[in-house]
Amino acid sequence: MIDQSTICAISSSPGTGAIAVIRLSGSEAISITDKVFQSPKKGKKLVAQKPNTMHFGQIVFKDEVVDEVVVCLFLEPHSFTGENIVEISCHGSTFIQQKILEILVENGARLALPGEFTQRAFLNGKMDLSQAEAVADVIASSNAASHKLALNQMRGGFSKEINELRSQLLHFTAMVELELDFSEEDVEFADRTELKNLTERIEKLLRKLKNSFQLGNAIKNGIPVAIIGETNVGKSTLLNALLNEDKAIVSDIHGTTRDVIEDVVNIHGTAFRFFDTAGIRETEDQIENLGIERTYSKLEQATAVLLVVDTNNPYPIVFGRINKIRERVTNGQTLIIVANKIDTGQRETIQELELLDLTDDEKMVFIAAKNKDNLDELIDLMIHSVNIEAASQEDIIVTNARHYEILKNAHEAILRVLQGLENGITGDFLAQDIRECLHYLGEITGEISTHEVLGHIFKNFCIGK
Ligand SMILES: Nc1nc2c(c(=O)[nH]1)N(C=O)[C@@H](CNc1ccc(C(=O)N[C@@H](CCC(=O)O)C(=O)O)cc1)CN2
Ligand SMILES: Nc1nc2c(ncn2[C@@H]2O[C@H](COP(=O)(O)OP(=O)(O)OP(=O)(O)O)[C@@H](O)[C@H]2O)c(=O)[nH]1
Ligand SMILES: [K+]
Ligand SMILES: [Mg+2]
Repeated sequence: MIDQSTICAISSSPGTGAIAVIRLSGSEAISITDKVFQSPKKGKKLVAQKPNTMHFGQIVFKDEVVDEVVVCLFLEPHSFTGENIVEISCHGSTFIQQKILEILVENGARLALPGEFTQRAFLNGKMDLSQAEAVADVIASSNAASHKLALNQMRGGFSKEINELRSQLLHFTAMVELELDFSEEDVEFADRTELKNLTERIEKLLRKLKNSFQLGNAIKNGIPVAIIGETNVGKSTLLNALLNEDKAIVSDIHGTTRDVIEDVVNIHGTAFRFFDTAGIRETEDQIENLGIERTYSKLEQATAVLLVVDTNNPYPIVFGRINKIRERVTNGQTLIIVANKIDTGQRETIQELELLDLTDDEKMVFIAAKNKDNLDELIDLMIHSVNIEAASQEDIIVTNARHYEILKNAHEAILRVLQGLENGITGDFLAQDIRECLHYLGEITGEISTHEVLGHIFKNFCIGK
């Protein structure tokens, strides 16, 4: 149920500019504005004006002129929210803006919650949930790639894909359910080969969407790079060198870094999000152990893993560490072995490392983080191992973590359908898994949504949007 009140907020950016825009939305938007607006044309009323027109006049309160303004009228359902909208363009003084808001509230409007205009646009069917979410991404977009993705999604690119999937699944259910109606007679309307082909197509598409998140997240938030290794190998020194800033504490004390430290830096046009982590070692310290757990979870989430090793250590020890981490690095992740401290390192360790066999997903670089020696080589490796340019040519790329979580569930459900078909399970079980998959897709577009989910999504918007 949509709350019927008329809401108002400052929609231009906070602070002072030449002109500010105050927006009202709701059935009383125009009549409330009429109470405080005076046209130089005597007796002119806004409620009597045509939609999509602009009018010059004054905001007057208790016989005092607050400002000269221009108002713009939209009539429901032809507006951003689908409701009556008035936009008041006033002078940019924060005093004037606040004063006009106050006057509007005094005349029956209420202050809008963050994202409430966009939420109403969604509730009134002007856009689906994934489009509404993209509005925030458009506002936040800070580079060409993230802007392109967000705009594409706001305009419904992603929704189209999801709706196609839904209609394929509905076709599928229809075939299976027809069969259920005739279950006594033991007939098979739904040709199993056809069903299997359809399921495979859907599975492939869901998998593609799901997997695109790695790239989408990298574009939106920076490529996640985890810096890991034993204590004192120079991880924090490396982070500081990459950021060109003394962000993390460096010391010769083992276990200096206890928690994950992250920051984004733009290197040659590509945003990297670095995570410096707690050094891995055996310890009785509970806090440090919690930190080490976080190290492993960052390792899992990273696109590239910088495994820092100290070349001052004997080779067998270094080799042992490398193999321990290799076990944890999965398909699609790049492992960059960063052999650090070559300024003081053991010659033999360095020579043995140079002979180490590497797979296609593994790279190695020799540096001295403290002196920033060979940092450029490391940067080159990172840029080449995660080639965003090529991948971002893809049409639909998932950038939203909520969508990603749902797509994972939907994909699991469709895998169960596929497995069911292979094992010849009955139609009613098939139908159940398909319906589950449909349910998940509905969560993305907002056909299925709860108060809680909506509240969570829109509370992160700015006020006035
Ligand atoms: N002044 C102003 N600028 C703005 C917005 C706004 O609300 N006000 N926007 C807010 O986000 C964005 C533009 N988005 C908008 C989306 C729909 C409609 C609108 O009036 N839609 C009607 C009419 C469509 C038509 O004429 O064909 C509709 O959908 O029925 C307006 C702005 C960015 N710039
Ligand atoms: N000689 C030399 N020393 C270095 C180099 N890089 C780091 N160090 C030193 O190694 C010590 C540990 O550095 P940190 O950056 O704190 O090491 P860390 O891996 O973050 O350690 P934890 O946070 O305790 O896990 C410090 O004394 C650094 O100055 C290097 O390239 N050469
Ligand atoms: K340290
Ligand atoms: Mg550290």
